[in-house]
Order: sequence, then structure tokens, then C-alpha cells
Amino acid sequence: MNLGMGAIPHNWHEQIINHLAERIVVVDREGIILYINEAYCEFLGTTVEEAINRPVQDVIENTRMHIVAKTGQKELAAVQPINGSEMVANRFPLKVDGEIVGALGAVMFRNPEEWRMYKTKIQNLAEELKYYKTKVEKELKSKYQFHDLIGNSTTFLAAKKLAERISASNSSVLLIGESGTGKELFAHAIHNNSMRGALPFVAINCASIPEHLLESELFGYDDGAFTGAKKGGKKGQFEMADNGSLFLDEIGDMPLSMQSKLLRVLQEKEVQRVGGQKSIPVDVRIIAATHRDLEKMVEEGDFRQDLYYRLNVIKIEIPSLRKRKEDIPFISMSLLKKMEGKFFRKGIELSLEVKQRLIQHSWPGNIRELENVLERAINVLDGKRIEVYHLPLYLRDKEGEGIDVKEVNHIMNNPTGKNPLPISPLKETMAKVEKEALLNALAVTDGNKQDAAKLLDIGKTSFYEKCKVYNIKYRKS
Ligand SMILES: Nc1ncnc2c1ncn2[C@@H]1O[C@H](COP(=O)(O)OP(=O)(O)OP(=O)(O)O)[C@@H](O)[C@H]1O
Repeated sequence: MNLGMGAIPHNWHEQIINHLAERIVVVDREGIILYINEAYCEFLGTTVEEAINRPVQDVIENTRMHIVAKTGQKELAAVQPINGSEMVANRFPLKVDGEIVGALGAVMFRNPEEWRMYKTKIQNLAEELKYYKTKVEKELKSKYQFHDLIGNSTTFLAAKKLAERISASNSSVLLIGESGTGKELFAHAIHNNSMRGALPFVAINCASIPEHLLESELFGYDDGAFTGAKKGGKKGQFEMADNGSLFLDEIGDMPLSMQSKLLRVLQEKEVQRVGGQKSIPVDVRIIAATHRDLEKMVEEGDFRQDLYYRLNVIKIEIPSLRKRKEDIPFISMSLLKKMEGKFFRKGIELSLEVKQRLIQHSWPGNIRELENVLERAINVLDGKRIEVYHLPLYLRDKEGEGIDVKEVNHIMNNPTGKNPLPISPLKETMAKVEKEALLNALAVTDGNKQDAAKLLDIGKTSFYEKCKVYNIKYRKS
């Protein structure tokens, strides 16, 4: 029994081929046309008789059939401009007994109508792509402003004030704080409040990108820089952030080799794409953040000192929630208000005991953890009041653990986080407030008296004198 094409009558073959595909051409090893169908000739504006036995390059514009017939390498979905239109061609080498004997080429779309339909579809896709591209570009804009940063404690307000004051400058900013303290929010707000606010804000998490991809992510790559590289190359985050701000999150996790490259870019203010020769000038403000102790990392040789100095022009320490417990009730209520909208709920409140538990907890995950706890509670809540049994187990079990009842009560009686001033002789109150202001400024600048004086807008000498009066000997943390 004949199971191959031989079973099909010979005079059917051409019809089958023509129905199957589009426009077809077959060449021999030398690239001479052995077969070409009428549809293809019609499209080319020639006839089968004229085309047969001629070199394929003389008949078909931009063809590579003669090359495929030599190399034996197939080429799929290759875009081939013919007659002013972009055609999509598949080219296959033909092998008989393991030897290349020629090549088969098929150009998709049998007639101009089909081509037009395809073109419309592609056009729609291209438009969609453009739409999403602009959308993504818009999303490069920063989302948060200073008023989104919740907190009334003096340490938090001092950090926020410092951030507001330095927004306008072009200097690098280093945000230090535990995970979930709001470093990214601060970065957004600083950018938004600067002259660059309307320009791109690009964020990159140095810890989440595999080491081998970090360089091309930051600096981009040129055409053919590596296998799998996108045709035409790709812009890196530095180029994307040009004229705007680049937020380098988890900078402490950047490998040493990349630190040197980053330093070079910061010094020279130009990038070189991976695999590229050209230097591209970039004007980018760097806002870096980390939860790590960079100074210790420098001492231990894990972070470049010169890069640390470059980044640490303005250092802002964001206090952990543990260190501003007085903010907990206020932040919890503000977060609940925001969540009410998301969950279509209204008037949710916290029971007294819940407030106590929240104040007692040490919040290693800071505001992110608090957000999760509250969101979980809303999800399991039937009524309006969040009770202890709505909290996750690890918070429910805290009963009695290291409670400083006095502190908790003080915070509970002062839910806005603002310290009420005692009723005592005015001079005494003034002195108390002044001392607290000096200490807070020192805490924010990590003991740097000159910066602390600037923050309080007083002269250095006056600052030193006041420190002496109040017997302040601040030690770096
Ligand atoms: N002061 C704040 N006011 C309101 N929400 C805050 C504040 N700080 C943080 N958040 C919220 O807490 C979550 C974590 O904030 P963010 O991502 O900025 O922290 P982070 O310090 O950058 O964390 P990580 O170091 O883990 O990246 C976010 O959902 C953010 O909206």
C-alpha cells in the first residue's frame, strides 16, 4: 500500500500546495527557481514562465532563499519587505539523503485582501502596545506625596521634615530604616516634591534581580550583547530615569562588582550599555535605601567606602514602629480608614484590648506588618469592632508579656501621637521642649551636630552652647 504523497494523483499536488500555503517558491542549491506558484508571481507582477530558471534574487526582492539553500539553516517568520509591504516568510532547506538540495520558501497570505486583514490586526495590536507603553511610562511617575506619610511622633516628623527640606536639592539621598518602615514611600515623596516631580521615577530592587542581570537592568544593553538579547537593544533604568530620580532599593545587597560600575556612572554621569561602545550622558538623582548597616559593611569590606560617601550625601533615618509606639493607634486608624474604602466597610473601630496589643507588639515588619494584621482582621470581621480574636495567633498570645502598663496607658490617652505639654512653669516647659528638639535633631542626623544645627535652623555655636546647657552628650547609634 502506498502511504506517502504517491497515493495522491500527481495532478492534485499543485492544487494542494496552493491551498495549503500562500506563496511558494522552490530553488535549487544555486538559488535557481525550480518552482514558483501563480499567486506568488501575481504578487510579484511577473508570470511563472518568466520566473522559472532565473536566479531567485533577480525575481524576488530582499530574498534569502539562495542563502538558505547554501547554509541549510531554516529561517522562520522572517520579515521580508516586498513591493513596499512587510511580508512574513518561512524558509526551509530541502534535504535528500541528508544532503542539501535546495530550499523551499513560503510567504504568508495568499492575496492582498488577506494581507490587509492581517495588517489591520497588526495595526490594532501596535496601537494597543503603544497605549500600554504610555500607561507604563505614566506609571513611572511617583505615586506618593508627603501627606501620605502617616505619623505624628517627633522622631518621625523630624525625618519627614528633613526629607521635605532636601527634596529640592539634586544631592543623593540615603534612606535607612528597617523593612516596612516606609523607605519607598519616602523616596516617592522626595521625588514628587522636587523639580523632577513631573519626570520619571524609576525604582529598582537591587536584591531581587539576579546578579548577572543587574548590569543590563541598570545600564541597558546593545543589539546582540548576549544570546536572547532583544533586537535593537534595551534601555537600562538609568536611561529610563533620565532627568528624573532613580530609587535603588536594598542598595546594601548590591554585589561588589556592580558597586564599582555604579560608582563610575555616578562619577562620570554617563552610562555605557552592555556590549555597547557609546557613552550616554544621564542626569539622574539617586535615592538609595537599605535596612542594612552600611557603615559596618564598609568596615567589613562588603560595601565600597567611596560609593557609600557618594550615596550618603543626605542621610535620613526612618524610625521603626517600635521606636514610635505613640504613633501606633493613629497609624492604625488611618490605615483602617483607607482599607474601609477597599472593603466597602464603614465605621470600623479597635477594641481597647486590641489597641493595647498593638502598642505592646514589637513590629519587626513595621507598618507593612501592621497593614497585614489590620487587613486580616477586616477580612474575618462580622461587625464593626476589631477584637483580640480577630488578630493573628502570634498577637493574641501576647497577653501579659512585658507590658509596660504606664507606657501603654499614656499612649492610649494620647491617640494622636502628639505629646501634650505639661502644665508647669513656662520656662521649664520651654527648656524641656528645647532639649527634646536638640535630641531629636541629633537622632535624625545620627549625632552629626552640624547637620542637626542646620535642621533646627540655628548656628553651629548656638547649637553647641545649648547642648552644653542641657548636658547633651549624644553618641552615634
Ligand atoms: N508612614 C507611613 N504611612 C502610611 N503607610 C506607610 C508608611 N510607611 C509605610 N507605609 C506602608 O507600609 C508598607 C511598606 O512601605 P515601604 O515599601 O515604603 O517600606 P520599605 O521600608 O521600603 O520596605 P522594604 O525595605 O521591605 O522595601 C507600604 O504598604 C506602605 O504603604
